[in-house]
Order: sequence, then structure tokens, then C-alpha cells
Amino acid sequence: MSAAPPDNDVLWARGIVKSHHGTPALRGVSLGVREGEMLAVTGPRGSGKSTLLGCLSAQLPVDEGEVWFHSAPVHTLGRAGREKLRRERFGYVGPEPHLVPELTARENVALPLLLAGAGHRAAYRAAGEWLERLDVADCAKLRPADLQQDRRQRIAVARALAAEPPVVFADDPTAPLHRDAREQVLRILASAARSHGLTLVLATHDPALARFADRTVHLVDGRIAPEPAAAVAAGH
Ligand SMILES: Nc1ncnc2c1ncn2[C@@H]1O[C@H](COP(=O)(O)OP(=O)(O)OP(=O)(O)O)[C@@H](O)[C@H]1O
Repeated sequence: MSAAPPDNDVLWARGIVKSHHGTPALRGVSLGVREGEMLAVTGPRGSGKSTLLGCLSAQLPVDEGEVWFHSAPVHTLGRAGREKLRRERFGYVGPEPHLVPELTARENVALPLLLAGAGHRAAYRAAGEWLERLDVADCAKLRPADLQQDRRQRIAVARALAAEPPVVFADDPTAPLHRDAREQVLRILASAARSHGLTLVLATHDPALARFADRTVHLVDGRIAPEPAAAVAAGH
């Protein structure tokens, strides 16, 4: 039986091991994420970034090791417990904008608020505000199929932030965006997280995007490695 994590860590992991059908993805990862912190997880393709976010965000059960959210163990939860935790406490945006195709942009963004019990009017007002922040207010009444990938991803970011969950996981969230839009969307994500006191865990293979973060952990081959030389030289 191990000790509980430190009080000021919103997420805490120790010795996470995770394989996908026998392919090792994480080989013993330990880290803590402080409340309100923006943590970047960098590393080359296949280094385990998505798997780490999956384990921390209760999408994937770990094979070995521990994951804690505040003082509650996540690694001992079953599927239903993990789903409840994700629905109630975490926001997630992935590299593909998975929106509900039958719903308009505004309905998609309002959905997590409605699921959390917000009133219809308040949920729609908040959804409209988040669409404005993400520069896609003009898409409010359109359905995903009528929108370009770039716009859909902005809506997915708005949806992840709308219910202001304590922790937002962003796995390569700028992947579908044009180069000049990447920085803008990341800036919005970072400033929204900061102004609302959210904790943000961002996976990216682009070290340039990691500079928005307070701290970076670098994964190589499923393990945390020393910081990349470029980031150290740049003083990050
Ligand atoms: N569903 C899966 N089935 C089999 N192997 C997988 C699966 N998902 C990931 N892997 C393997 O696990 C390892 C880590 O993958 P992961 O996607 O976590 O890395 P990543 O750093 O996020 O990569 P990328 O930058 O390409 O998204 C890789 O070897 C990958 O091929």
C-alpha cells in the first residue's frame, strides 16, 4: 500500500506501465501536475504521449502503476467510474475534431454543460461566448459536415473548455490547423486555462508549441527523458 500523492498535485502518476496489444507504450512513467499548471508532454512520434494522456485522463486503464486525481485513486476505478470521472471533471480535445454530426456547433459546445446539469439558456449563452473566443461565432448554427476541419477543431476546443472542467487534456490539438492558426488556437487554449484556473496537459511533438507551457516533460520510447537540448538552450 503506497502513500497518497502530495496535496498540491491535481494529477499524480507513479510507475505507469502500459502496452497496446503487447506493444509497450509506457515503460514506467512518474509525474505530478500541479493545480492550474500548463504542462506540455513532448516527444517524437510513437514516444507514448497519447498513451500517457489516455492513462492520466482515465480513458485507458494502466497495466501497472498508479494514477491519482487529487486524493482519489484512478487506477483502481472500473470502466463506469472512469467514465464518470471523465464526464464530470475532465475536458479532452484530440487531434481530430470529434463532434456530434447531428448537432450544430453551438449545440455541440453546449452539450457538456447540459450534461453537467446547466439550464438550457445558460448553456447556450456560455456556448455562444466560447464560440466567440475561438473566433467561430459565425458557425454557431452550422453542422460539422458544413465546416472545414480547422473550424471544427476550434469548436472542439470550445467544447472542451465550455464546462470549465478542472483539468483539460489536449492531445496534439493543433494537428488539423493551418500553421498560422496553430499558435492562435494554442494561445486561446492557454489563456482560457489561465484565466479560469484550469490545469492543462498538452501533448505535442512540436517543441515550438510547448513554449506556451509552464513546464515540459519529454518522452522518449515510453520513458521521461531529460529536457530536449533546444528547450534548455532557450531557457524553457
Ligand atoms: N491502439 C494501438 N494499438 C497498437 N499499438 C499502439 C496503439 N496506440 C499506440 N500504439 C503504440 O504505442 C506506442 C506509443 O504510441 P502513442 O500514440 O502513445 O505515441 P505518441 O507519442 O502519442 O505518438 P504520435 O505523436 O504519433 O501521436 C507506439 O509504438 C504506438 O505504435
